[in-house]
Amino acid sequence: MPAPAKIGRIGVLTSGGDAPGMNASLRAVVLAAKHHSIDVVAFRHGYEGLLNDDWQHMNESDVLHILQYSGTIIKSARSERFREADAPAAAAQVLDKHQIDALIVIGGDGSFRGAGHLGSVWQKPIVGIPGTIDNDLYGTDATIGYATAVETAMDALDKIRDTAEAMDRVFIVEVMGRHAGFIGLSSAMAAGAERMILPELQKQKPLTVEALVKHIENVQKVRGDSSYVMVLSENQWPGGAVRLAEQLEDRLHLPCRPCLLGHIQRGGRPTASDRILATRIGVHAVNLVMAGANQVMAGIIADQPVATPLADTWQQRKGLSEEMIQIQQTLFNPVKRTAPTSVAEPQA
Ligand SMILES: Nc1ncnc2c1ncn2[C@@H]1O[C@H](COP(=O)(O)OP(=O)(O)O)[C@@H](O)[C@H]1O
Ligand SMILES: O=P(O)(O)OC[C@H]1O[C@](O)(COP(=O)(O)O)[C@@H](O)[C@@H]1O
Repeated sequence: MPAPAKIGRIGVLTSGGDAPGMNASLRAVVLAAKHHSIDVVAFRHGYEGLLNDDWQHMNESDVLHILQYSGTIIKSARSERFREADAPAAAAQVLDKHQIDALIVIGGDGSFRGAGHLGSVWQKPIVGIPGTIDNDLYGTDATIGYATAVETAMDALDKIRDTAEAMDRVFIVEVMGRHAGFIGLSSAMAAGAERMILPELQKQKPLTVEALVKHIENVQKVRGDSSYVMVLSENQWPGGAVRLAEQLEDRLHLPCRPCLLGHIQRGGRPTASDRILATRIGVHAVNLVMAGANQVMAGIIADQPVATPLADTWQQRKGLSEEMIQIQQTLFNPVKRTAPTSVAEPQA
């Protein structure tokens, strides 16, 4: 690592889909920077703000009492313009105009690719903070926002279960995570769902309507009158949960209802674990900047702050827990449960 240059002013932005805890990480960045007498300038609406020179100074008073709110007070955006070849030079001009010595990017893998794009022209330190509900970033055990999204999905699944159980219905609950099944797997386990359709599993062995019908019928045989709740990750079924519910209802001749959780998973009060994670990673990011780190993401692995090259965060793959999949698919699958082994009577 090169000798750290003196950091007088840090730029910060939130980019891509907002995630619960982004405000908490922004607060941590501002408070940690101020602790070291570093100025902070925020660019609003992610990379769009860099291109539009849309900025604001950040003081302690701006981040007081924001950690309990989701969204992001400095706004986020997806910026198509920033992907263009001339965008980094335009952004670098704005950064230099504001005498920014280092940039902290709070976002997901796309935002980190954007940081690489910017780094081709602007060579000062850029440090990433993993903010996405999808948890699909290598280099941190959990991303900021993931725990809250799982909590929200679990809460919804519990509520759905009440009606499903009262009326012996089948429900298909669609959760977020376009390319990664972390939210699907965790919420399915937390809520005891009978089935889950996740991107990683669909790639291995895609489920068919026939297989699903058979499973539902078998579960009903084993359990008698009962509910059946399925967690479906978005983009994993043509026509989504609505179409799948129609297909199942046609075959089963019993009420099958879809429920799309959508963006409610990105809002609400961040859980304590997300607020703490965001706070620790925010402080760690400022420390990394001060140490001269460049093109790395601040993360936490096994409770220790770590730094991972930004390119690794999307090029390397963080897999789903095989142990959790096994538990869900075998032990807790109502029709695959092995008969209980008889326990020998204790000798008198
Ligand atoms: N390959 C890329 N090159 C340049 N900029 C990119 C690239 N991929 C993403 N970005 C920028 O990062 C923004 C956020 O990425 P996106 O994938 O939408 O969200 P996330 O960061 O949450 O994954 C994009 O809107 C775009 O401005
Ligand atoms: O809010 P949008 O733009 O419709 O995007 C929805 C997507 O954003 C997410 O909530 C978060 O994804 P990113 O972190 O990549 O932005 C995905 O789970 C979902 O597929």
